[in-house]
Amino acid sequence: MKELMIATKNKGKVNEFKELFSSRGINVKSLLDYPEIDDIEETGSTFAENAIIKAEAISKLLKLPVIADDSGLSIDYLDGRPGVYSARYAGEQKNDLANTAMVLVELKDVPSEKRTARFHCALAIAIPEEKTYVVEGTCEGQITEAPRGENGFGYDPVFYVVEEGKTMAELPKDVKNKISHRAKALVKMDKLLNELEVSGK
Ligand SMILES: O=c1nc[nH]c2c1ncn2[C@H]1C[C@H](O)[C@@H](COP(=O)(O)OP(=O)(O)OP(=O)(O)O)O1
Ligand SMILES: [Mg+2]
Repeated sequence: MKELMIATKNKGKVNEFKELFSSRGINVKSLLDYPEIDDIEETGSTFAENAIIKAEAISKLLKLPVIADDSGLSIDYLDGRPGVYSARYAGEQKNDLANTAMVLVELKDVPSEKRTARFHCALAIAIPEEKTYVVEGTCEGQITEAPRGENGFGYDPVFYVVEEGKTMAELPKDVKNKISHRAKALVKMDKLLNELEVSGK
């Protein structure tokens, strides 16, 4: 079986990538398999910049082609926040519950038509001795007034997908994996991997 390294320690992302890549016959490794590697500092101002920083740092370290995911939630009423700070919104300890609670407080009493938001995902692939490529996907939704659902991770319980009539956390994982920002970016990455033929290395 082919194998791909994803430079992330986020269990929610790792689960989704395992699922998304298994249908493509690719086994996913992540930084959960390398506990000795420290978090790479996300110093970029865009999702794409941060994905490139993470992919290149880990690719250089492991001397392998590496994919990194930088993603987050952009809320129109908050001028795009939490954006690239999504993981650290309520503090450096990266607490999903605290982050979602903070967003709900900031949107308190804001009417539903002003609660529009989107998830972003930038996927970068760094290939040793070659250039780095980046693709992006988004998913539109609205912020709910309270969390609902147990699936997924991060901001999924407060992200309402209008077409599905459910929050992302109420959707079965196979549905999320068809419509999500990550799934959309991966379709583009897939095309790129086929063109580059790096997935078998
Ligand atoms: O599908 C998603 N459903 C809900 N929330 C999501 C999703 N995708 C990203 N998110 C949120 C989680 C975290 O608050 C931030 C990602 O931050 P981000 O820096 O990319 O990831 P991270 O620090 O958790 O792991 P790592 O950098 O090791 O990949 O956006
Ligand atoms: Mg991060």
